Amino acid sequence: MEERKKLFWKLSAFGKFDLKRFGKDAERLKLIQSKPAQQNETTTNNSTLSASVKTLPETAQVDDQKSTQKKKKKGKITASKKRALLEEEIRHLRNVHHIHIQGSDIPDPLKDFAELKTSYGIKDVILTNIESQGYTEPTGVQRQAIPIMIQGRDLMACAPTGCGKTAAFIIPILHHLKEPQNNGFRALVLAPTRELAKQIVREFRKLSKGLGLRSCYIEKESTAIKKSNQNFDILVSTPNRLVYLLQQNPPLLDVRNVEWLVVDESDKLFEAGTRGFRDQLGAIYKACSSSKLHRAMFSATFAQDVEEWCKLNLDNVVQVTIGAKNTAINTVEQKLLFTGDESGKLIAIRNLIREGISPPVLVFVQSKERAKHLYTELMYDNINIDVIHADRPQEQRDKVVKNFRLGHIWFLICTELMGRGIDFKGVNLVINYDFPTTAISYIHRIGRTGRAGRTGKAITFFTENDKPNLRSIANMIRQAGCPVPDYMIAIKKPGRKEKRRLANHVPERQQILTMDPRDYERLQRKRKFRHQKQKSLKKPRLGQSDADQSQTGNLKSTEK
Ligand SMILES: Nc1ncnc2c1ncn2[C@@H]1O[C@H](COP(=O)(O)OP(=O)(O)OP(=O)(O)O)[C@@H](O)[C@H]1O
Repeated sequence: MEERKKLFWKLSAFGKFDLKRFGKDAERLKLIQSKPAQQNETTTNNSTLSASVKTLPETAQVDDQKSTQKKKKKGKITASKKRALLEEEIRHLRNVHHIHIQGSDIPDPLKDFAELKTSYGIKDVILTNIESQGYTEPTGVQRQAIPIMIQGRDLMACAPTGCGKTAAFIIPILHHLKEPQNNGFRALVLAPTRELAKQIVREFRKLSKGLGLRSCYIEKESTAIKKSNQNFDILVSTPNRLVYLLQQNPPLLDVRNVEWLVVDESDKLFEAGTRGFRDQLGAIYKACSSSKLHRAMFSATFAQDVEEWCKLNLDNVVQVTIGAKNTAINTVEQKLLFTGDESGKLIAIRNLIREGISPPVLVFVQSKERAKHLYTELMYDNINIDVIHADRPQEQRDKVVKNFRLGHIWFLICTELMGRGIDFKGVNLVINYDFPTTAISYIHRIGRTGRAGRTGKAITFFTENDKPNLRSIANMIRQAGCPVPDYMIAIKKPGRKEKRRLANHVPERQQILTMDPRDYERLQRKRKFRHQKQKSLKKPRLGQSDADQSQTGNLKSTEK
C-alpha cells in the first residue's frame, strides 16, 4: 500500500493533480475518501474535495491551489464573457432603435423605464407619472438621452419629429432637481414660440405631479418678479421674452442659479438674423452663470454650424442621433401635388375637402397675410375652420390651440409659427398650401402628423414657381420611402449661395383672395368690431368696480 502511495505521489509531483480527472484513481488507491452517494455535483466540487484535500500531502495541496486558481481564472473569463454579452445586447438595443452616439464614456441606453429606478434611483412618483401618460416603453431618444443627462453630461440630441424629445429632457431634469428649494429657477428651457413654451410647461406639470416642483411660463412683466421669487424651480421661455425681462433695470428675472439649460429646437434658436435668436441666446448664456450649469440641445434637425458650436463650446459633449440626420419621418405618407398656378391651389384644396379628408387637418401657408386670406376664402365652405398667426392676440391664439386640441376646429390654417414642436394629438393630414422654403421647414411642418408611432398624411402643393426648391423636398420624400417622379430628383442642385438665398426669401405669390379688396377690408373691420364688442361684453363682471376694471386694463397694457 505504502509503495503504491509513493508511486502515485511521484507520478503526480511534476504534473497537475487534477482531482476531477484522477479522482477515481486516487479513490481506488484509497488516497482520498470516496464520494458519498447522491451528492449534488456542485456541493461535491466544493465541500467534499476541501475535506479530503486536508488528508493530502503538500504536493497535492500545491496542485490543488493551482486548480483553484484555474477555476478563478475560469470565473474571470465568465465575467468578461458576461460583459461581452452585455455589450452585444447594448449594441443590439442601439441598432434596433437606430441610436448613434459620439463622445466618450457614454452610459448604456435604457432597456426600460424600470431601469431608471434600479440603476439611477429615480423616484417612484416620476415612474408613476410616466406610466400614467401611457408611456410603456422609452423611445429611442429617451433610452439614450435620459441616462446621459442623469449623469450630468452636456448633450446634443437629434431625433425625428414626434418621438418624445420633450420627456427625454423633462425626466432627467425632474430627477436632478428632486424637490423644491428656495433657490429660484434651477432649470431653464428655451423654445422658439410661446405656444411651444406653454406646451412644455404642461408636460413638466404632468410628469412632476406629486414632486412639489413648480414650472412656469412668464406671460406678463408684472408676474416676473413674483414668479422669480416664489419658489418656481423651472422656467420655460422664448428667448425674446427672457432677454427682455433680463434687460430691465433692475432685471426682472434671476437665472444665476440655473443648473440645467435646455435649448429645444436648438437649430432654430441658433439661427442668426431677424428670424433667428442667436443674439438672445448669447445673452442668456451669459446670464446663466452658475458653475454647476449643464446644457442640452434638442431638435429634429441640426445644422452643421450648430453642431460645430456645440462640439467647441459644450463640456465633453455627447452627441446622440436617432436614425438618419435631417430626414422626414417615415410614418407619414407624403405626396406632391402640382396645382399649375396659385388659383389652382384653391381648387385643389376644395377638391380635397369634397373628396372627404378626415380631420384634424393643419394647413400651412407662408405668411400671416396669406393665412388671413385663405381663411376668408374657406370660411363659408361649411367646415369648422380657424386661423392662427402672430398678428392674432395671444388670448385668441390660446383659444384656437385649445379648440383645435379639443376637436372643435377641424381645419387650422397656420404659418411657420406652428411648424415646430407643437404636439396636436392625432393630426391626420398636413397640407403645405405654400411650398416650404427649406427641406428643414418641410421636415418640421409634416412632423405635426405621424407622431408617437401613429401614421399620417402630408400633401404638398407646388406650382411652376416652386421649382428651385422642388428637388430637395422631393429627395426628402423619396428618402422616407414615398414615390416621387425621377424628373424632380434630376433637377439641377442649387449652389450654396442660391440655397441660402432661397431659404431666406419667401417667393412672391399671386394673391389668394378672390374677393374685391374693398369688400375684404370691410369684412376685416366688421370682424374686429365684433371681436371688440365680445370682449367688452365679457369684461364687467358682477360686482367688479370701476377701479378693478381700470386695473385690469393696466395689467393688459403692460403685456409685451
Ligand atoms: N415613451 C413614450 N411612449 C409613447 N408616447 C410617448 C412617449 N414619449 C412621448 N410620447 C408622446 O409622443 C408625442 C410627441 O412627443 P414630443 O412632443 O416630445 O415630440 P418631439 O420629439 O419633441 O417632436 P418635435 O420634434 O415635433 O418637437 C407626445 O404626444 C408624447 O406624449
